[in-house]
Amino acid sequence: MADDLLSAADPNADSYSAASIEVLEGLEPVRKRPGMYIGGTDERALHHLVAEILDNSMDEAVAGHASRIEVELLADFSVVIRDNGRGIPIDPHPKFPGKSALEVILCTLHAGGKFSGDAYQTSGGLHGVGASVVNALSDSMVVQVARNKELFQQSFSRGIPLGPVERIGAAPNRRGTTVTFHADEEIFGHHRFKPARLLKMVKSKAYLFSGVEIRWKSEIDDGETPREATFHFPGGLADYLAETLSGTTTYADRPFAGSVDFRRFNAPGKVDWAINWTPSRDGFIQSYCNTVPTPEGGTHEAGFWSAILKGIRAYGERVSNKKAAQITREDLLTGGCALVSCFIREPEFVGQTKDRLATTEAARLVEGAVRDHFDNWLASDTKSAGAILDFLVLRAEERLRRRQEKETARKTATKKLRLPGKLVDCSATNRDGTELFIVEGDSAGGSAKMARDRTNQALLPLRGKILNVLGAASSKMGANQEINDLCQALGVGMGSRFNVDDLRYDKVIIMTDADVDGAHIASLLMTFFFTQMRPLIDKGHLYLACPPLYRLTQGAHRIYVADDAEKERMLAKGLGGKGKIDVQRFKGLGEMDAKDLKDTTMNPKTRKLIRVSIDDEDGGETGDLVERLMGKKPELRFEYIQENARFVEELDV
Ligand SMILES: Nc1ncnc2c1ncn2[C@@H]1O[C@H](COP(=O)(O)OP(=O)(O)OP(=O)(O)O)[C@@H](O)[C@H]1O
Ligand SMILES: [Mg+2]
Ligand SMILES: [Mg+2]
Repeated sequence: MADDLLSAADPNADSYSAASIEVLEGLEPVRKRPGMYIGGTDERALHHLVAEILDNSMDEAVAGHASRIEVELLADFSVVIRDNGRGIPIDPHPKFPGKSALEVILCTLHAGGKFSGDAYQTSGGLHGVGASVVNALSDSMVVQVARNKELFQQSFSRGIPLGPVERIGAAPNRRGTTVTFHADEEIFGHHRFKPARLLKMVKSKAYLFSGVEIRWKSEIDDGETPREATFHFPGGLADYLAETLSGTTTYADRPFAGSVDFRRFNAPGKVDWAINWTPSRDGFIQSYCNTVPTPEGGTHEAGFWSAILKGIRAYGERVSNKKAAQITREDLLTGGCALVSCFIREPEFVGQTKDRLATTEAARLVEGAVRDHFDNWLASDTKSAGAILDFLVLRAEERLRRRQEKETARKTATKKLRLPGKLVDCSATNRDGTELFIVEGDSAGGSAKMARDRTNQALLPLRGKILNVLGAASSKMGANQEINDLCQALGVGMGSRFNVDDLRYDKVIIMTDADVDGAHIASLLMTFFFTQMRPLIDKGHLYLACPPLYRLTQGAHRIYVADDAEKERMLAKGLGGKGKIDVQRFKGLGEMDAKDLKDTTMNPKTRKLIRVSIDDEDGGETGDLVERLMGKKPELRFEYIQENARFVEELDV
């Protein structure tokens, strides 16, 4: 039996012995598995190198030892980070004879001064890994330390010292640490530091700790990022939020913002926060712990939302708004824009890139600190409080209604959706190849109904009433019949509840008259889709139909033209027939007979369609764009859309 087992075993088993078990020494593991330490080798990971070194300087500043940090991007993509803190210790390390503390810190994993909380109270650093990891992944790293009026330096390559730490001169007026490193291309390949991304990081650090001034310099010019800037924000997170939301309508004039020391809970640290609500975009929360961004949230976020939720419900009760009890955390996030930054002792993060805070204590501390202040704020600014409460109640009702609709839909045995009465649906059961034409007015719907291909083309006539609504806040939209019809016909929800997979049609085609009013309605609809159903545009489902403005007839010859210029050209050139050219201007789609409409605008073989797309080069700027599109003057909107040829891309389909 045992023999069988042995003979069945892999003949190569012998070579898998103790000799195959490697122990990676020093910083080798970092170079072998960078992902474990910095989350990968892509652009994000590359930029994380700067975060590690900058965090060390920030820790020094938050501990009260440094007031200024300089970050410089050099022409060869080296990064220099300098602070005026205490300077990394350079004296011989008691446990490693012959090595300075500096060398131990930079060449050993888990060497650091932040384990005990003696040298730092609330630091972002805690693993003793950051600086050594950056060193391991840099083909060149030079660290200068100014301490006791002397300047010291040590150089490294790929984590290996090129010599001992040396005194290189006097530094009578200086103190602090300067780290210059160049990321190793063997690890990061073609990825390069992006000035804009670094600037954003640097700036957010200055907002997070108002006790520091950060100077930025870049020898790389990307055409948009300033080459030099100095950041110091005494207003902290309130200013940060105001900048993020600049130009956006908000429910409170001043955000609910504050800063509370945890001393009153007998704990070290504090929390800073700022929050406001807006009808014009989806909400977000950016959280930080000890100035380290925590994009996946964690206990501090949970504590924060808990305080806000309990506060708003209690306020609702006080003003006898019974519906306030229905508000949930999910509702808070719709339109709620929040920044939360806590400083705590010995934080526990998930992973070395510290994406999520796990310290249980943080939830209790943050909730306790924010709650009282929120109650006071709501009581003192009743105008903002009322507006926010009304908004949140609407969101809660909307959510409940949707859930109920889903449940009733599930209950009906025939899985048929509730569709608006005026929808002229197509017969195809599969979404592929189907089209929904949104047409202006009922009369246009008449010819379109005859012109369509009933197997795959559906129609939804919308009345002019929609105009008034599209300028309104999204909370009002939910209550509007036309918008509800549109959502039901498409089979989707608005805003954060939009799911592109639910879409009932492949193409959504806006078909309005070829005049100014038509263009106006089209631009309003585009704005609506942009703000409420953005993925519908991103995934290429939204189109504009291009109905003609004129029909020219000369005997048996007949053509359609889109605009005046083309009409003049054709009149001069002639149609090839005899006699007078008859010109008919279509005042509206409703005037076209079904055949004309079919040939020019609806038949996939002969029509022209424009696909609506958004040029998202400037990612973060979309907020501005929404404001511009949502602004009060419709002419501006249409001009904007027309001028930005990039916004609509022509396509014959
Ligand atoms: N700019 C600096 N000024 C003073 N001391 C520093 C500076 N940078 C690093 N140090 C010292 O070096 C130690 C190691 O830094 P390193 O970034 O490797 O780990 P850490 O910050 O302790 O933890 P983490 O791995 O979470 O970043 C720090 O704990 C600190 O004592
Ligand atoms: Mg660190
Ligand atoms: Mg280290």
